[in-house]
Amino acid sequence: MPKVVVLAGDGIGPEVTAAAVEVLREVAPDVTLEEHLIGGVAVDAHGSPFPDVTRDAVLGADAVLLGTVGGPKWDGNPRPLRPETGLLALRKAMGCFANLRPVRVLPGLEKLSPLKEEVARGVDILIVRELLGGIYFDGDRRIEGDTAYNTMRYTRSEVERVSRVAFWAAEQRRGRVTSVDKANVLEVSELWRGTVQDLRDREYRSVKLNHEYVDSVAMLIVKDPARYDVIVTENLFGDILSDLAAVIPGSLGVMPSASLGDGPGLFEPIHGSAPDIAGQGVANPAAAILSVAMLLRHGLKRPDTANRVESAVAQAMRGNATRDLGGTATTTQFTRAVLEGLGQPAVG
Ligand SMILES: NC(=O)C1=CN([C@@H]2O[C@H](COP(=O)(O)OP(=O)(O)OC[C@H]3O[C@@H](n4cnc5c(N)ncnc54)[C@H](O)[C@@H]3O)[C@@H](O)[C@H]2O)C=CC1
Ligand SMILES: CC(C)CC(=O)C(=O)O
Ligand SMILES: [Mg+2]
Repeated sequence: MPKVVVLAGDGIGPEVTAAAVEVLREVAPDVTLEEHLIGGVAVDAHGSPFPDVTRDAVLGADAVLLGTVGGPKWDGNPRPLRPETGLLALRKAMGCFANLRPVRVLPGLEKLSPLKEEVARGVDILIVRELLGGIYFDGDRRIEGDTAYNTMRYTRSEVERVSRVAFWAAEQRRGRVTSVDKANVLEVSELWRGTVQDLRDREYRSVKLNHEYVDSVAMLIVKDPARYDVIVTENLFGDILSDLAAVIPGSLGVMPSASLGDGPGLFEPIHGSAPDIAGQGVANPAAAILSVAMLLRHGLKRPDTANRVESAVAQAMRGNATRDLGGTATTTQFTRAVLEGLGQPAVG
């Protein structure tokens, strides 16, 4: 029986994860679920945002479902005791270097986008964000008096391994990869660009590759999102661009992700713990439920079940928009609609 470790975390994490777990139990009743602490709640209980007991559990799991971490209660903590530090440590411990963040506008849901319907219609982008390198990890990082340092650093092999995932994904999709960097200014981007191009020329000649600067992509991805198929980029740029891309479907609350590496995968919504709405029962659980779909597809290799969940979410979104999407459905009402949809034939 596959084992999934569930880490609900902080803020709206427990609310959206409870919804996601209900759906997972419904579609995969054979899966064993094991809950553990991460983030602020783990600091409070164990004095660490990523306790050893959680580390041992995730390393022995077939997949990990994560909620969100962080919140004002822990914002003043020293860096090792911050919830976000626990999340970075989790990703590192699991070796999940490729973070897949799909951005999709399903038929009939264009009206949920703040963009013009014709701009949002049919958008289907996969952002592949490098997750274990760059300025978030390693290197020189410190505050020294009035000066602070962080270091952006990448090796050729780190760039190659995430680029492989992007090229592989493009081969299953529309065959195009846009590599996003700042090669006009940064040495790291110069190495990034050269490495992605070399790999494409050596091993992925059927894939069409282009390179764009991150500042320009920040504009084009909202002006003309249909121009993108797969985007591959480094950690910080991918973090920012994917939140920006959430505007296209209409909310962070519909953006799932899968983080893949050599071991078990980690599946989590891209949004944070949303302290402004935590505890109100209004968080949109779609991103967490769609992360379950990604867990079923990539983690447990059950693509048909993943499709079922995605169809049920799409159907629920058509009539039960939550507050972030201009509707009035609560977390529970939306989740009920998804569960009801699971009993019905799959649609679009
Ligand atoms: N993966 C994670 O666990 C992440 C954690 N964080 C942490 O979360 C905390 C809050 O960060 P913010 O910058 O405010 O970003 P956030 O993503 O938590 O919230 C940004 C805005 O989006 C809304 N939002 C987010 N998810 C939603 C959902 N499912 N349904 C409805 N509305 C939703 C929030 O209400 C807020 O207005 C911080 O402590 C931050 O460090 C931030 C990003 C990722
Ligand atoms: C460490 C996290 C808070 C970074 C983040 O915003 C994300 O992974 O989306
Ligand atoms: Mg982020």
